[in-house]
Amino acid sequence: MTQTTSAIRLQRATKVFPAAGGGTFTAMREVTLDVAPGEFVTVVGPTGCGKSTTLALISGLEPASAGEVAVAGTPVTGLPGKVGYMFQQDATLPWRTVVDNVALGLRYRGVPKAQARERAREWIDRVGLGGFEKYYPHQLSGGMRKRVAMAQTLITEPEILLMDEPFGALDVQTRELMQAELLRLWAGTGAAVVFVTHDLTEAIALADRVVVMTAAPATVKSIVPVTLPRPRDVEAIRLDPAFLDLYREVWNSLREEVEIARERGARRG
Ligand SMILES: Nc1ncnc2c1ncn2[C@@H]1O[C@H](COP(=O)(O)OP(=O)(O)OP(=O)(O)O)[C@@H](O)[C@H]1O
Repeated sequence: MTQTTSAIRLQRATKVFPAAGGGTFTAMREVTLDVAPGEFVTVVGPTGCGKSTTLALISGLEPASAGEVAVAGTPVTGLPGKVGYMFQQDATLPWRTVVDNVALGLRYRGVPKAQARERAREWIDRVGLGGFEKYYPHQLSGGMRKRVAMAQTLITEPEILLMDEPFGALDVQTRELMQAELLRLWAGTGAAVVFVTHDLTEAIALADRVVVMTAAPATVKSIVPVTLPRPRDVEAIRLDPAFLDLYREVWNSLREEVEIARERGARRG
């Protein structure tokens, strides 16, 4: 039987950090997860459980202490070239215009300036920022800066997108708008996405599967498939009874872990 190669494969991946007061701290324990090419996976879990660490292992920013991590069938040993990132904080350079910020990823890959700018202009149009090419990041709203960040990330045509609460700092309306924009832009790319969020509504609205992590050390507690049809209207979908059932299912799985994490916090605090 032939098997399609996973875009991302974690096999019993474990991460142990040196602890601040001496000894060690296990942030991830035997996490096993396969993400198919073109699949959108969201990850939820209690605060501090190891979600960002999972992304750090996939991106090659941190090596696994045990287990295996592979991207497109190749073990991750450093920063793989096929990966795009988006974080809560923008990666825009304040002294560069929108067009030059969007062109950055291509420039880093050696694309000549004129060509990189031309492609950047196309992406600026695609994310709805046509006319703002010469603006600087501080002249834009938070939502517009997110559009710049999306163009900046997608222009390199990553096969894998790692997103760590990218819309976490936005107000609710802008966040919903950006979710819709992300789905629209991603739909044409075939990229596999791992998207970390604390917002269960966001997790379900975006995903093909929601991965629920345990309280630290992170391990996969449950995986909830989201069979809602695409394309999705992220605003309307949350009123769908099937959405509410999924919300209940994810929350029932997560609740126990949140309580464990809260109790630990209270004991420390
Ligand atoms: N470089 C590091 N050295 C030591 N400990 C670390 C390091 N990076 C992360 N940790 C620890 O690993 C644990 C998991 O951190 P991580 O950032 O992955 O959690 P998270 O689930 O993404 O948190 P949040 O939901 O709050 O964003 C934390 O207790 C953190 O202190």
